[in-house]
Amino acid sequence: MLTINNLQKVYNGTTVVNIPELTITAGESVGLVGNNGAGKTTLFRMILDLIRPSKGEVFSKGISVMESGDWKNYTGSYLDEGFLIDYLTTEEYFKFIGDLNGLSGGDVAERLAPFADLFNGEILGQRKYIRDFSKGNQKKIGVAAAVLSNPELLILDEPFANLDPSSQIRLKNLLKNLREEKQMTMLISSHDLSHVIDVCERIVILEKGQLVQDMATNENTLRELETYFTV
Ligand SMILES: Nc1ncnc2c1ncn2[C@@H]1O[C@H](COP(=O)(O)OP(=O)(O)OP(=O)(O)O)[C@@H](O)[C@H]1O
Repeated sequence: MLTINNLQKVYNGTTVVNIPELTITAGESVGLVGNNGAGKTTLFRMILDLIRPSKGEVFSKGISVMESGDWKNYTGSYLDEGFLIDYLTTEEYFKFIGDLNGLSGGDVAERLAPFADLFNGEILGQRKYIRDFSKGNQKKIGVAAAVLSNPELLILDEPFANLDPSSQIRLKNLLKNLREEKQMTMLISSHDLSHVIDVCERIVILEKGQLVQDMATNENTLRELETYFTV
């Protein structure tokens, strides 16, 4: 699904991402972990062609993301509030995304139904602009919008951040269901080791832009990661 080849990003003479090779196969769920400044968001931005690499390329289904926009038809993503449209209400925003994907109002409602618990009665029917929602609720709106098109590939940057504990658990279950029922390929960064291990079958550690570990999750992974991050 995704292949990264000799990917580098340099800012002001400092290499912030340097990944010789990374392959994510269809249906795989990959958690990206790493301390602040490790390069996670920069990597996501290059995968989504929001910034250009200093060197190397990202291929989605074998096609360079810089050279063709085909990947946009099957990729859902939410990195930050910049993905939202501030001056729309939630309903207007979901309708906008639905229209882009040829979905009827009924389709949109159906696809949002699994989000009811996560939304907790605070997202829909609020007669409020997206800009006026809390950070956590904005995140819920962004993640739901990313999933709305039923993408083959879902990319989320720190989806658990800013969410209360109940919402984190609900989101975790929702992502697990998407993985299991739709075999959605996922690339999720998180500082929450336990949640990301629960959702993802593979964990990649990024440190100072370098991919330092790549492991399949098992019952020992949380302990191994905690040991790794204990300095
Ligand atoms: N536009 C930019 N100009 C200069 N340096 C940048 C720019 N964007 C990112 N960086 C630097 O690149 C490095 C990686 O940042 P990035 O945001 O990708 O890390 P991250 O792993 O997502 O961190 P966090 O966990 O804190 O969100 C950091 O040192 C950051 O300061």
